[in-house]
Amino acid sequence: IVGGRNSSLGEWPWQVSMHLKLSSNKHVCGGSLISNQWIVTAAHCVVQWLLPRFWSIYIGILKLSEITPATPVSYIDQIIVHPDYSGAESGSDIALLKLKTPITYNDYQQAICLPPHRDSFVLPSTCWITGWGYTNESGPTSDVLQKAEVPPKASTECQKSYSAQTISSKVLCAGYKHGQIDSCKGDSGGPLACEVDNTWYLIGITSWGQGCARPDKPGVYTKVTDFTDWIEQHTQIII
Ligand SMILES: COC(=O)Nc1ccc2c(c1)CCCCCCC[C@H](NC(=O)/C=C/c1cc(Cl)ccc1-n1cnnn1)c1nc-2c(Cl)[nH]1
Repeated sequence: IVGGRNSSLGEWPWQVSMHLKLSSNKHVCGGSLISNQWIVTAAHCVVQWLLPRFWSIYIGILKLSEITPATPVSYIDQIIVHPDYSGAESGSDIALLKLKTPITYNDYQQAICLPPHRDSFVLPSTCWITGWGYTNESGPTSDVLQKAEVPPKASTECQKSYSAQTISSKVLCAGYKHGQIDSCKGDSGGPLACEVDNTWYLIGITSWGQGCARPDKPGVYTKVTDFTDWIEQHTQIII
């Protein structure tokens, strides 16, 4: 996250850190807990490593440095990549991870709500992005989970900012005209979360952007409301 601030413990209890055994167990992507045994992340995070046993999932942590061999880890039973996924910039950048054993909710690990189905949800004026990704375009990652407030924009706004590309209608953009605050490398798969009537909803999944925090180059997020049917179909989560 560029232009963010340190989060406090338990502030974003749905945020997960996905670690890959192959690359010396380092943080690879974010994800969001949507039930006691399902995580939603970006398809681009998992497509190169589709074997569940490659992954270690950490939930309820604030600092990456607090992860030791003694830290509780969750393992994956199943990885489901959206069938329409063919590259982050083409949309449908969403995947589901089923945990081997359901986690126990506590002050540090809770699920975020899925938004009601597509048309009925009115976009709030401001939402939050979180992650351990780069704090500048050139790095490094952050040890402490970062948070930043960004205004979401409809996909039509996205298309204006990315006129050289065809932007999927199933994405949202979020960011400021002047840039300065944005997601960056290492944040993908994580949440764009919005609070409506004292309830937090997962509105977006961090996907891609042109550079980080550049003026008029907002972050592009998978629009979760367009995938709630698909999520329900695979997870038995009732929205
Ligand atoms: C200490 O551990 C680490 O440093 N880990 C570690 C740290 C970082 C990375 C890895 C490991 C590799 C993940 C590979 C799969 C994922 C590959 C793509 C992924 N993209 C993003 O996370 C976000 C992109 C992004 C998203 C929005 Cl909304 C806006 C602008 C964005 N950016 C544009 N340019 N930069 N960001 C990425 N993530 C990383 C890179 Cl390198 N690229």
